[in-house]
Parts: sequence; structure tokens; C-alpha cells
Amino acid sequence: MYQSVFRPALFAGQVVVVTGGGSGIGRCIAHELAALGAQLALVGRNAEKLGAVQQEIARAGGLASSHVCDIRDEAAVKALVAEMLGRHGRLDALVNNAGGQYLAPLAGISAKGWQAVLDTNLTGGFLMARECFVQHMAEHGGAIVNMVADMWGSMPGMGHSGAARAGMVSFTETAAVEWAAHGVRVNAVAPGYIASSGMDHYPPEAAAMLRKMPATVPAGRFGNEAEVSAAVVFLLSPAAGFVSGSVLRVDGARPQVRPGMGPVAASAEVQQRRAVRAFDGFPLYQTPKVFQP
Ligand SMILES: CCCCCCC/C=C/C(=O)SCCNC(=O)CCNC(=O)[C@H](O)C(C)(C)COP(=O)(O)OP(=O)(O)OC[C@H]1O[C@@H](n2cnc3c(N)ncnc32)[C@H](O)[C@@H]1OP(=O)(O)O
Ligand SMILES: NC(=O)C1=CN([C@@H]2O[C@H](COP(=O)(O)OP(=O)(O)OC[C@H]3O[C@@H](n4cnc5c(N)ncnc54)[C@H](OP(=O)(O)O)[C@@H]3O)[C@@H](O)[C@H]2O)C=CC1
Repeated sequence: MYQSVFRPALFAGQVVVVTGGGSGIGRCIAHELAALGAQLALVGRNAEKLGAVQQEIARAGGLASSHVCDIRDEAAVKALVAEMLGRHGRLDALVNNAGGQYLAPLAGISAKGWQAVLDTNLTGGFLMARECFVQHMAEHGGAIVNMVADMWGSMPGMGHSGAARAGMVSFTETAAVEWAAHGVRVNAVAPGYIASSGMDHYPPEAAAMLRKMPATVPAGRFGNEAEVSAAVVFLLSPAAGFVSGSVLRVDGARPQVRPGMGPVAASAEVQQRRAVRAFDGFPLYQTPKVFQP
């Protein structure tokens, strides 16, 4: 009889770390994995938000621990992974979901502001993955999913974030190769525009711009948190046992501009021009207050 790899208790007995598990997409991933039998270790900087998700999971019959840590702090990340191992005894998977940025044109980003975004979206993810690997997965195997973004390299106002995400894609590919012999798979999920609490971080001036965003997506709408979570669950699951070093886009077919590809490029360029026009009226091309060279 055929046995599907998808079962209600797909992650029973496994421990999964979710950074940024206290809000938005991370919270949704945590709920999805808990419903499939995983124990969760939730990581973030805000104890209150983490505690609330921990309680929600407990109320639904699951089990989660919460851990306050700034993933940019190397010593804190080392201690965090040791603490989680002490608490749960094993770490089967890591979802490097914590991240974010602020909107600013390249010419208006200070070195400190650039570094803050690279530290959050690249170095923090590297530190988490390295410590999970060194302290546990090198010996026991595991799966890692890095949250990147589909707009690396092509979104005005997101140049710092794009650079960090492109770096994370490179890290994903290298880690997949270096750690394969240890039974560790490493993949990335690249969301497009997702309606999540993350959007609340953008200033009120961005509201008009946000309203125009769905028109720049071929699917004609924002994605939702559950659609991103499903991609993460797939990549962590045995169904993806031979998938490593890949980037799975969850972006409603948002085209990437690739010059020299005839009709494909033409269609992508039309979408790209629409996306840039969506920024009309938003002061992206002025030097922001935070950085006056
Ligand atoms: C409107 C349409 C947008 C559509 C795009 C949708 C696609 C992407 C969506 C998402 O990613 S949603 C997730 C959003 N969530 C977040 O962004 C939350 C996490 N973000 C942050 O924590 C910050 O943005 C951060 C910069 C990554 C880290 O913040 P942190 O609080 O740790 O840094 P600070 O110490 O406060 O700042 C350091 C440095 O950074 C510069 N800076 C920070 N914020 C701004 C800002 N709003 N504008 C300009 N510059 C900023 C600044 O140089 C800071 O230095 P000082 O000013 O303190 O000297
Ligand atoms: N929503 C979207 O359209 C898209 C989102 N993404 C990415 O998906 C991920 C989740 O985004 P979303 O849920 O929308 O946004 P949220 O802002 O809700 O989530 C970001 C999470 O990251 C955590 N975090 C940020 N910095 C740190 C840090 N230094 N150390 C520890 N935790 C940190 C925050 O926790 P705390 O506040 O407790 O520190 C928060 O829970 C992010 O990486 C985001 O950039 C990518 C493309 C599109």
C-alpha cells in the first residue's frame, strides 16, 4: 500500500527553532509546525510577543519554549543554542526567519544603517545556522530554511536588504554543499509581498505605495503568511529529502528583470516599471533625515 510522506504528525518528536517566532510569518510557521507535532523554540528580542505565541501554542495542545536573543550578538547566539539544547535535548531544524529593514534610497543610507540591516538579515542568520550546526546538527543531521526575499537586487528603497538577502542565498548554497555529508539540508524561501504584521513597520507615507503593490504582481494580490509557512514546512519535511541549496519563491510570479531574454525580459520590464511607478509620491529619492552626508 502506498504511504504518503505527508502525515498529521509529520514532525512528531522533533524540535524546531523559529527566529522571529513572536510575530507575522514566524508566528504562522510556528503554529503550522506545532499542529504537525513539532516542539518549538521561539526566538526574538521581545519577550512579551514570544510569550504570547508560546501560550497560543500551549492552548492549541502544543509545546513551545521562548528565548530572548538578538541574533546579531555572537556570544548571545552561542549561549542561546546551548540553552535550547539544555531545554529540549535536540535541535532538528532551524527556520532563520527573523529579519527586516527600513525604506531608504541607497544614497541616503549611513554606514551604521547599512550595517544594522546586514547584521540582521545576513550575519544573524549565519550565526544561528553555524551554532546549530556546530553544537548539534553536525553530529545528528538536520534541516535549515533561511527566509530571504524575492526582491534581492531589484527593489528601490531596499538596497541594503537586497544585498543582505543575496548574501544569504549564497550562504544557503555554500552551507548546503559543506554540510550535506553531515545529513544537513539547507534551503531558502523567498517571499514576495506578503500581508503580515511586518508591513506595519512601514511609515504611514508608505500606505499609498502599499496599495499599489498588488497591481505589480502577476497574481494580482499580496500573498499570505500561510502560503509562506507551507513552503517552509515542505522544505523541512522528508518530502524534500533530496532538496538542498535551493531557493523557493513564494511571490505570485513576480518577474525578475533579466536583460537579453526577449519577450520574457519585456514582460518583466513592464512589471518592473509598474513597481517603480508604485513608489511615485513616496520620498525615496530624497535624502532622509537620519543621514545627511
Ligand atoms: C511599503 C512597501 C514595502 C514593501 C516591501 C515588502 C517586502 C518586505 C517586507 C518585510 O521585510 S516585512 C518585515 C519588516 N519588519 C521589520 O523590518 C522589523 C525589523 N526591522 C528592524 O528591526 C530595523 O529596520 C533594523 C534596521 C533591521 C534593525 O533595527 P534596530 O532597532 O536594531 O536598529 P537601530 O539600532 O534602531 O538602528 C541602527 C541604524 O539603522 C538605521 N535605521 C534604523 N531604522 C531606520 C529608519 N527607519 N530610517 C532610516 N534609518 C534607519 C539608522 O542609521 C540607525 O542608526 P541611528 O539612527 O540610531 O544612528
Ligand atoms: N512580509 C513580507 O512581505 C516579507 C517578509 N520577508 C521577510 O520575512 C521575515 C518575516 O517577516 P514578517 O513576519 O513579515 O515581519 P515581522 O516584522 O513581523 O517579523 C520580523 C521578526 O524578526 C524578529 N527580529 C528582527 N530583528 C531581530 C534580531 N536582531 N534578533 C532577533 N529577532 C529579530 C522580530 O522579533 P522581535 O521584534 O521580537 O525582535 C520579528 O518577530 C523577515 O525576515 C522579513 O524581512 C521577506 C519578504 C517579504
